[in-house]
Amino acid sequence: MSNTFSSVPTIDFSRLQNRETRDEALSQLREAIFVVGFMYLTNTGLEDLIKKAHARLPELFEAPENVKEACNMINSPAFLGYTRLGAETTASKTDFREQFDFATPGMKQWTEQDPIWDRLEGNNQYPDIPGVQDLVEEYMSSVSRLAETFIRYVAESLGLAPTTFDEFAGRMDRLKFVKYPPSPPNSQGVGPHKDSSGFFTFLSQDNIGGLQVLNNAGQWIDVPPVEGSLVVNIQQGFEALTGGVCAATTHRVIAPVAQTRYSIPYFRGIRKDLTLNQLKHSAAHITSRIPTIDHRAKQAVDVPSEFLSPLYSCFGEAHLRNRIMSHPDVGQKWYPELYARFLKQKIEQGA
Ligand SMILES: O=C(O)CCC(=O)C(=O)O
Ligand SMILES: [Fe+2]
Repeated sequence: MSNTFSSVPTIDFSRLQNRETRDEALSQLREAIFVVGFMYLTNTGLEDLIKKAHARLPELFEAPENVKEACNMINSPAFLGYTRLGAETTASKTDFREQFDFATPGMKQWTEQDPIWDRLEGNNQYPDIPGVQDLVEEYMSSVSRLAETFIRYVAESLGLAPTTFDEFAGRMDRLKFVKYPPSPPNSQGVGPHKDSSGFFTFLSQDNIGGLQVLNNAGQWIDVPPVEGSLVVNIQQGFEALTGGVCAATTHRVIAPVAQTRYSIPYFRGIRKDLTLNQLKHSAAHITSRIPTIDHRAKQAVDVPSEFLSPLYSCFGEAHLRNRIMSHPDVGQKWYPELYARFLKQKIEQGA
């Protein structure tokens, strides 16, 4: 494979912001996007916030069962809240992790007149622990500002106007607090997957390790912890928007054996009302502007992706399917008909 990789590159955010170093940093960013789809982002200015958030996680997960269960995701048609160990499925296997899902606060109340996938834009369920809501809100607004700026740099690095992707921004981003407890050797912390809900993921991991990404040659490459950094990766929404020129990279977490690992992924959301036609149209438009010197720019618009499948009327529906299949108990409770339909499709596809 000509364009494979054996490590994850580092992009220094402060160099993107500095006139003197910006051009070089933009070309490194372009390379990271085209070749790997994953990078460390350093010097973001969020280091103290990341540290503060990680310091709260052990206490949050050690809260009494009844405090965690009071905000169980099963209560939420928006798939927000607490997921206990063993209740999540990836690549048809059970994940060995426990987590809280949060989202941008202040979404409007869903009504029967709204599209069903808008129901994903619901309210947070905060555990009754002092300071958690403030922490989530502070973290989300800070990373959201970073994400907005970063995506403009991404556009520039691809030779596009900085605001090219602004119009595709969704109303809601998602944030998770995740705990991987010590597990038997080679357990699946989270199975192989591509991130689904939007543009890019901004992940802060602690110092334990276990995250791996898959290269084009089928090898799993470690993403070892780098203190204070965010691991940034392309999601399937951005892959679809760019016609596969910027591909989402498959990744997984091998569960720790002796220690507990914590991580905080933040998922930058994309508009849920984007239809397949709009996506294909924008992809064609965007790819036609990315300079063709790179072989990736020649890649077809028909990248294999569930987000470009005619089975779903828009991005929101594909996203809802993804949530239902990842959290089948929640999916079955709130969307019984869709759950049955998606399950049937899955069986028919042999997936
Ligand atoms: O915990 C991690 O390091 C990665 C988690 C992840 O890939 C996900 O939740 O999508
Ligand atoms: Fe992921």
